[in-house]
Amino acid sequence: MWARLCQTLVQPGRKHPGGSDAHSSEAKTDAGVMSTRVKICGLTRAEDVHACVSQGADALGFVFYGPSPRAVTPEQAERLARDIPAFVSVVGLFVNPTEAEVREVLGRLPLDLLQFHGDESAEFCNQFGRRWIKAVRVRHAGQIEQAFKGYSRASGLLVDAWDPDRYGGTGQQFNWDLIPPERALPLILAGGLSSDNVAGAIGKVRPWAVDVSGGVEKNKGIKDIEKICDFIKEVHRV
Ligand SMILES: O=C(O)c1ccccc1N[C@@H]1O[C@H](COP(=O)(O)O)[C@@H](O)[C@H]1O
Repeated sequence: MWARLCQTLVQPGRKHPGGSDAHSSEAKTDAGVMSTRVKICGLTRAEDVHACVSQGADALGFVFYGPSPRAVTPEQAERLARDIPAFVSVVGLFVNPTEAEVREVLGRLPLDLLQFHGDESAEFCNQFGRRWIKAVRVRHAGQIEQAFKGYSRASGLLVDAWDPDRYGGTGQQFNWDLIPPERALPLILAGGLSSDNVAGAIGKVRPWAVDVSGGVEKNKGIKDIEKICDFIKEVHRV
């Protein structure tokens, strides 16, 4: 489906540098170039939500995972999400949740997308009647290709750094050479991004979207509005 959609967007015979024609963020239409989407994750304060929205973020993430320094309760997220206008996606991030935990959040706020960042099966992710993305913590070659097959019903595959002790939000980069140029799903690049390296990351990987958390913080769990603005501006500049 994704491949078919993108094939219709790519001008016939046109080769895009640095990645496959059909599945990179540089797929072109007669109307111009499709820009890389931006998700800012781990929001906990209304002022940060406003900054993201006013700078043109495409998606905002709330972390429903207790051990994270960015964790919010469903009640907090519901209050923060009230200020998010139409056409900005509200994403809920979970790590190995129970079905009841996901349903509790969904009962409280209208998430547009579920992000599963643990070891959830495709069957688990698929049961909520919502669109979802799956995170892969990349450790070795072949893992991403395998995930494209195993999670083929996802709306995107997020690739993040592997860490032995943490599921994500580590601020670490991984070896982008492990990302295949051919992609069966929209690829969301995460892991250690910041305004300093996101342009290079987009140039090399050509992702559909980028996702950042730690790179736009002043200290663990507390976002920095200036860094948020710089990050989004940099993505749009590229
Ligand atoms: O943000 C967290 O605390 C978190 C916790 C558990 C799993 C994922 C988490 N965040 C996601 O991790 C990636 C990379 O984050 P960073 O930019 O390297 O800090 C990103 O997708 C966050 O959404």
